[in-house]
Amino acid sequence: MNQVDFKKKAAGEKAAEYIQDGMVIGLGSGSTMYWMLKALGQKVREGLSIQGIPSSIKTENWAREFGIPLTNFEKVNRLDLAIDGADEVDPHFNLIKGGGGSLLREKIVDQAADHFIVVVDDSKLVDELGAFPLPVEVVSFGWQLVKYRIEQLGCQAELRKRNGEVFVTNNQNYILDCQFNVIKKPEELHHKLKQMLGVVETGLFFNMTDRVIIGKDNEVKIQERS
Ligand SMILES: O=C(CO)[C@H](O)[C@H](O)COP(=O)(O)O
Repeated sequence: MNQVDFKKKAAGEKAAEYIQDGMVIGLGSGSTMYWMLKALGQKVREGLSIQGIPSSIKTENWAREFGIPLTNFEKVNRLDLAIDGADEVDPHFNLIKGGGGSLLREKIVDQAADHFIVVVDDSKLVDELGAFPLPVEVVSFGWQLVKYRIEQLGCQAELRKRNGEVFVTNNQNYILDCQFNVIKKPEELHHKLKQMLGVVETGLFFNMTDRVIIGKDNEVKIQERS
């Protein structure tokens, strides 16, 4: 395991310690969450009784593999806690998410929770958001027009591809990765983007995070919302 994976594992495992008996948990996506899910699976085998709502098909598959009981929004309308990864975290706990393309389901799940914990390795901490290209989920019809309009806001937008094919989200939409370099006002940018017809959701998460668990070289650091 390389050093980054080691940090992700440490952060993910630490987050699992916050899960208590009887909770309904939002299960975020990404490689850091893999370790959280694995640790949670172990707790379930030891007798912990919880239910999870996955935020992506990949997470759902991992949760099933690890024996985590699942539920859905037909049965529950609030979650006790959501745990999720992030691509960037600023000092105000604003996030960029969506590197794995699951930002819409992640936001639905994370926002439904009373408490939200973010798990990252320390490379994700930034002074200002924007070096990581902001993922924006858009409907497939007319994506070129939406790309043009987003670029008028001062970024370079690129249609996400995987192995040469257009990347399609779990919701059958496309992703535009928008290179802003620096995002001075995340909330304002989010609202501008959301006003554009064709934009489904942005990867800007703000006013949501309660706690950030950071995997570092030889320790795990926990930051709480002040
Ligand atoms: O937002 C996400 C997926 O849409 C992930 O949480 C984010 O990309 C972090 O992933 P990783 O833990 O693999 O670094």
